[in-house]
Amino acid sequence: MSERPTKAILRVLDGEPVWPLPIWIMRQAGRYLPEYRETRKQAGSFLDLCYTPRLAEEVTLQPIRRFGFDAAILFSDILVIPHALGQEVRFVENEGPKLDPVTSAADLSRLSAELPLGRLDPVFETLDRLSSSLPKETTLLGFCGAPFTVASYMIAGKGTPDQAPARLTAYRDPDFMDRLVDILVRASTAYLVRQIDAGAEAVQIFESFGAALPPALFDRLSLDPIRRIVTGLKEARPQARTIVFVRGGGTHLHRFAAAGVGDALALDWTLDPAQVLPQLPGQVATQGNLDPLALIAGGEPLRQGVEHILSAVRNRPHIFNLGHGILPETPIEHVSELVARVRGTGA
Ligand SMILES: Cc1c2[nH]c(c1CCC(=O)O)Cc1[nH]c(c(CCC(=O)O)c1C)Cc1[nH]c(c(CCC(=O)O)c1C)Cc1[nH]c(c(C)c1CCC(=O)O)C2
Repeated sequence: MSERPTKAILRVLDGEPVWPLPIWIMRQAGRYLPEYRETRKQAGSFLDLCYTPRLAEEVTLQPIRRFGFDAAILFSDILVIPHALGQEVRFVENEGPKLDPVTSAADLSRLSAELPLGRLDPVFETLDRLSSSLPKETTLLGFCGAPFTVASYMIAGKGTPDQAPARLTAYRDPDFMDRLVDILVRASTAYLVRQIDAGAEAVQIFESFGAALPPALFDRLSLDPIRRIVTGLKEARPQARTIVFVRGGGTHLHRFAAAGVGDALALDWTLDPAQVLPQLPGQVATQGNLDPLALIAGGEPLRQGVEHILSAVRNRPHIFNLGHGILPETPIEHVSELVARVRGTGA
């Protein structure tokens, strides 16, 4: 029968306030760490790094060794899903991801209708290895991108300001858009189920770009697809916990909470937790939301930013994190200081 979890992050996801707050950082494995840059050189391409379990395990563990974060997040990328579906995906140094755009029904028919899970075996092996190599108090997180975020890369073939190509496609060819989102809902659900089976204890869904959608499209292309993934995952694996991050999605947060989509909702740095939290319905947990630039700046902005969050979330189930991913130029000493401040252990 289900017992109360002992890991701090899982307790928060079950709705329990935990103090000091547990902490992890989005994109915590990455280029701000010299040891990451070193391992990255051994791997060839970025996707090779994602698909080499020994190296992906190593870079996942690096920030845990250095900072003792309460969660480790699988090292991979949201774009392994289009890659596994058969789309060409490359990561170009300093330019970000490049994909062969999928814009027509004919392009779509060349992709697998179902996710060939076997192509992602290296990812599941990484999780399996991490389940035994992580410290016993560390929660193992899996993740995927939300359908609209992933679709915006699949359609444009790259990152785009305000996701204009995907939004235009949603107006001009709603059937195509619905089909693509549907493929991604089913693929993401199967992928997350398999991540849980391989050892992930909770998963985060990254909706980095859904907030670019106008209100008339948001429910159909962001809220509803994410709801379908969360529901499908919970049906298949009731023990799975979910964190939903909608960057820029402040105006939609209360609807995610009211619909029970996500055990925790992650706030970006533009939201004031002192205002937002008391208005959220239900006992949804929250996560966030220090400005990644305050972490780069350090000093007073870092101190004040942390203090404000700590005072706003007292007695609430909250996981400390940034309001978006950590940036490569972040000084490592600032990350150590952040952890010490959140844990109340000096600095
Ligand atoms: C939009 C998005 C992507 N990937 C991801 C998102 C959603 C989160 C967000 O909004 O930031 C998610 C992601 N990407 C990566 C992780 C690994 C786990 C972790 O958080 O540490 C996670 C969770 C590794 C990565 N994914 C990428 C890197 C850098 C690649 C390198 O080492 O050269 C890492 C560590 C590459 C990537 N991958 C992506 C972009 C735009 C880029 C290039 C930009 C950049 O270089 O930061 C797509």
